[in-house]
Parts: sequence; structure tokens; C-alpha cells
Amino acid sequence: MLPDMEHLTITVGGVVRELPTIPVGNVGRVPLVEFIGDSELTNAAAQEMLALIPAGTEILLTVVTNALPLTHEISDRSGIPYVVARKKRRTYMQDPLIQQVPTLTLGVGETLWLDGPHAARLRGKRVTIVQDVVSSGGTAQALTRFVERSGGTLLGYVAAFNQGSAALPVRALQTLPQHL
Ligand SMILES: O=P(O)(O)OC[C@H]1O[C@H](OP(=O)(O)OP(=O)(O)O)[C@H](O)[C@@H]1O
Repeated sequence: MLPDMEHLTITVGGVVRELPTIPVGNVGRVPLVEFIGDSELTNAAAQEMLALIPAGTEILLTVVTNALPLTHEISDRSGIPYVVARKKRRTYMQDPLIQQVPTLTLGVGETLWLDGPHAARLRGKRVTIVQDVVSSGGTAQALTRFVERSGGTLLGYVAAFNQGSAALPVRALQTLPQHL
């Protein structure tokens, strides 16, 4: 029997999911992890990720969309507050920091926005960056610049899944293939 290229089975904290794999250009099929809309998987991953958070972390930094519920749950369980970068400028932002992400997993460039008052919350703090998935590492690099520009100290990167980025020292629950 041929292997099923359209799904990839993962297990996180006893929760099993058949991830769909999406054809991307000519690179093959990319596994798609979605935490939004899946509280059971989100809670299981958040619980397991607690052990990955570097000691001394004072605040978490993440980015919408998929990593947001995950970070919320980690924050709720650990008591560590968090700050969220956006992918759109909002009219109510005050002196936001702006950072380009070179290219994302699916080849679409992105601009990240960190509202000024949220950037101020990172100042002088030991910061850990939380992501759902690290792939190229472009998003992680942009978030790193936010920490630096805000005057925080980066302690490390944690992610539910590392999808092939060996360049960054990411603490992840699992490694996923970049493509099938
Ligand atoms: O390491 P990178 O190559 O930068 O890719 C990782 C990013 O890609 C995904 O975001 P996506 O673009 O799917 O956006 P979403 O979370 O808003 O759905 C994922 O949520 C990470 O934030």
C-alpha cells in the first residue's frame, strides 16, 4: 500500500490529529497545523510546552493568528504574561514598531506590527518567543527584532512544532517534515 501523502498523523499529549498536507508550488505537500478552532489540541500542546519555557522568563511574545490561543493557554497555566504582535496596523496603535518578515512558509511576505504600549511591556524584561510552528524562521527573526528594539532580553524560542528550521535554537515539542 502506498503511504498516505495527504495526511500526517501527529500525537500531542495523547491527542491524535490527522494533519492535512497542502500542495505548495513544486516543493511538495506541506503539513498544516491549526490550533485555532481546536481547543483540545491547543490545550494539550500548551500543557506540554510548559516544560520548554526557559527558566527566568518574565514575559512571552507571540504573533497572531495560529499561535495566539496556544500562547494564551501557556500564559494561563504558567502565570507568565504575554504580548502579541499583529499582522495589520490598527487605527488605535500608538507608535507601533514595524517589522518585515522576509517570506513565510507559503511564500507570502508579511508585515508585523507591535503596538507601542505593548513594546514598552518588553523593556528590561527577559522574553521568550512562542510560536505554533517555526518553518523558515522568518517570523522568529522579526519577533527577535521586536525584542531587541523594545529593550528586552531574548531568552529563547519555543514552538509546538519545528518544521525544518535548523538555523534557530528552537525548543519544540516535535519536528515535522518541511514537506512530504
Ligand atoms: O518560520 P516561518 O517561515 O516564518 O513560518 C512560521 C509562521 O507561519 C505560520 O503563520 P501563517 O502565515 O500561517 O499565519 P497565521 O498564524 O496567521 O495563520 C505560523 O503560524 C508561523 O507564525
